[in-house]
Amino acid sequence: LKEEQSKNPDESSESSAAQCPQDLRSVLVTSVLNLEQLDIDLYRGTHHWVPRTQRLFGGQIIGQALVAAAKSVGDNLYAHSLHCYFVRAGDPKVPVLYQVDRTRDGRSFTVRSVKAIQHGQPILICQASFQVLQPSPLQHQFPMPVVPQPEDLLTVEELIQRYLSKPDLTESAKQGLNKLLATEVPIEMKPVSPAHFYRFAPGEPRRLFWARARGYIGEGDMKLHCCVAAYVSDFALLGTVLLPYSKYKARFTASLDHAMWFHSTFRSDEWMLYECDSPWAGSSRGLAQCRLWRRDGVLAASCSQEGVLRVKPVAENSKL
Ligand SMILES: CCC(=O)SCCNC(=O)CCNC(=O)[C@H](O)C(C)(C)COP(=O)(O)OP(=O)(O)OC[C@H]1O[C@@H](n2cnc3c(N)ncnc32)[C@H](O)[C@@H]1OP(=O)(O)O
Repeated sequence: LKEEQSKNPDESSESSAAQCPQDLRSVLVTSVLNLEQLDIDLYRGTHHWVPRTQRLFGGQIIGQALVAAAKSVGDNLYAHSLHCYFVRAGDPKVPVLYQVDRTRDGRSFTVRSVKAIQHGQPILICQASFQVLQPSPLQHQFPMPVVPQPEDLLTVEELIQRYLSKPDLTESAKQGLNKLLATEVPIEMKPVSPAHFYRFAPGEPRRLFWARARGYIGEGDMKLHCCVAAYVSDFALLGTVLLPYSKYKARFTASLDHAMWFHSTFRSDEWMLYECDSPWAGSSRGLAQCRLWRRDGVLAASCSQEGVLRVKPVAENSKL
């Protein structure tokens, strides 16, 4: 894997990305992760998609924080891990400032601390670490789960369309689903087992889905792919904790912290398998973990997240 990582960004794919028409470029690259520099180590990020909770999407804040951190390290350094706490809800009405502290530049490892700030207060604190490429004879990984290929599965949007055609759906359920369809999330997702994914029946706290950034990114910039993967990794992770509890629905959920480790090169605009599970829940909290697999079976990244989850019983006649 390390040898593979040593393939540096390929100039020709960089230039083909630059020539790609704007409407085909991923909005994650052109907008969400395209921070404005205000001063040395100070950046401003804006929002693209805001969840129904009207608090900023955690993945966006992590992705932007990693972009800010990556801007202060050399091209020979690769992101290998990040550790974040979400300390306040993000306000979708104002931009987020990212202040980078150059904590240490070592010979092999370089650490950055990033504070995401709104209204003068931190909403996220993040440490990110980068490493120069160092080949090693120690190499192992778990095998990738065997699942259907993305071409054989339906997208979330196609599944919602199917569900909308069910005759016994309540008007409010229809409205909710149509709202979901109208939301422009910059990620494409294909659940491996849709019934499980949507909690139609209680099941083990484990779910798998294929995901990729919408639009073209290109293979050039590995740091950018890590930032996109950080964005995507927060999208369906915490919901895994709720899978065994179909009699309850979420009243308040929010991620508390998020840690991520990058193992290999990958393209976040190509299908990756997200394998999420939750080993524990208790005390109004739940732990969720996920592994991101490249299609060819290489383990690309792992992440862990703890969240607060407060639930209420589902109404007897609910169709969702
Ligand atoms: C996809 C997942 C995501 O992206 S989530 C987005 C990223 N994460 C975040 O935005 C989290 C940011 N952090 C925070 O908002 C805060 O640090 C949190 C986690 C809320 C902790 O702050 P803290 O002041 O301790 O809040 P809190 O837990 O006391 O209250 C939160 C809401 O829950 C309620 N609550 C509280 N205790 C109880 C209880 N025993 N039973 C029932 N409800 C309870 C509080 O009233 C509060 O609700 P509300 O916000 O007032 O509606």
